[in-house]
Amino acid sequence: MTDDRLAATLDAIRPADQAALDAARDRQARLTKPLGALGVLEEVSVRLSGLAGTCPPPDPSPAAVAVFAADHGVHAQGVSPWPQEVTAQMVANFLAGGAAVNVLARQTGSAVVVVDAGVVTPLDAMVPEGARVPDASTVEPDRPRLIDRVVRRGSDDISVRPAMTREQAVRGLLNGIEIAGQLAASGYRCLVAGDMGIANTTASAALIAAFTGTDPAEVTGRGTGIDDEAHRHKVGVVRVALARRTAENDTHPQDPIDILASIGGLEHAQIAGFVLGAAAHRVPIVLDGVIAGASALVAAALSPAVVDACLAGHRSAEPGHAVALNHLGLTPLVDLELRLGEGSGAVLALPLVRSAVAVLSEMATFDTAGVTEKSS
Ligand SMILES: O=C(O)c1ccc[n+]([C@@H]2O[C@H](COP(=O)([O-])O)[C@@H](O)[C@H]2O)c1
Ligand SMILES: Cc1cc2nc[nH]c2cc1C
Repeated sequence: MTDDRLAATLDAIRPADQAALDAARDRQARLTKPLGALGVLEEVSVRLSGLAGTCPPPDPSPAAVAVFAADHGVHAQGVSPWPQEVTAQMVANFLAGGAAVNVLARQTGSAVVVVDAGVVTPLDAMVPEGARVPDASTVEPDRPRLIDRVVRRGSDDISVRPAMTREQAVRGLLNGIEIAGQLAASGYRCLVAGDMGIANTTASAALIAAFTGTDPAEVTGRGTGIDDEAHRHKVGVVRVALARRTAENDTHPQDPIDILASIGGLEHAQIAGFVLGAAAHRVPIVLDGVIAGASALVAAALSPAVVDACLAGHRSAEPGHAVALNHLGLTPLVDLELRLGEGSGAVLALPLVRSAVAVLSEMATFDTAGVTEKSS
């Protein structure tokens, strides 16, 4: 079963435009610098040209950050040192403008939209007057907004049973697709995928292990900060979840939606849809940390060409993130040992993404500047 709207989105996703890629590479070679001297920025400008189908590509601004929030049944296994209600309390903090992502979004003139994808604690008493909006088409950089896209209030414990049904996973994907479409239609030229969900590094590790075939010990990290003993236990919980899925899903072992429904989370489903939606609308999407990385693996398994729309904002300290990025073939723009989530690392990278485009658009060529090219 694949929903028609999901099928239509997958159908709309096309790989990068080869002529625009060639034109951008050719122009990079003619700019007044040794080829490759601007390192990863050059590749970013080429990727964005391929996505836009023009060289140079448009300025990727303004940006909108969608922070997908949800809770996780696997929290009951003692995989996080933080109580579950922190997910809802941080949603309130995002809406009040006091979280790290708000500070960084203000610095870059980016809008923040918080998506309730399945937070367990009731949010109503915590939502400021006027912050709740029906959809993402009225989101503006002036103040953070909340949209309600609850598929269910919290996932089930992935070490015991599937996180959600396949139908719920599809609904999550569709929500993310719709939000990306609304932000693109509202004039946002760059999307950022962020997350909030106590215990979500456990489901992220499980997804990364499943999609990359890596052992749980290599992709499971300390999340918000657990000690050695709790970390050993967390690796064991991920192993149990993977073994349960393999035993239960043996008729469709490779189906990305089944894997997502079995060992993922509600925010992973919506972020994966958000990536698909951005790629279908050919709007660049900057991924944040390990949660967005795990979700992008789901999207890429559904449509490999989505990777051409993705940029890795940073590399998280969580070990599974590097494994996910390597599998996706993405180079992180910054590595500041961040492990916060919320979209913070991706928003930090936005000025670099704009710089990459500005360089390709505005730098002089050897011809126009009258600079002699290298002799051999
Ligand atoms: O972005 C990351 O790579 C990242 C790494 C570690 C923790 N986090 C954030 O911390 C929360 C999950 O951590 P934990 O330990 O409760 O699984 C969740 O809200 C994430 O946004 C995020
Ligand atoms: C305080 C806090 C803030 C966060 N932001 C994203 N994940 C988080 C987890 C915690 C615990």
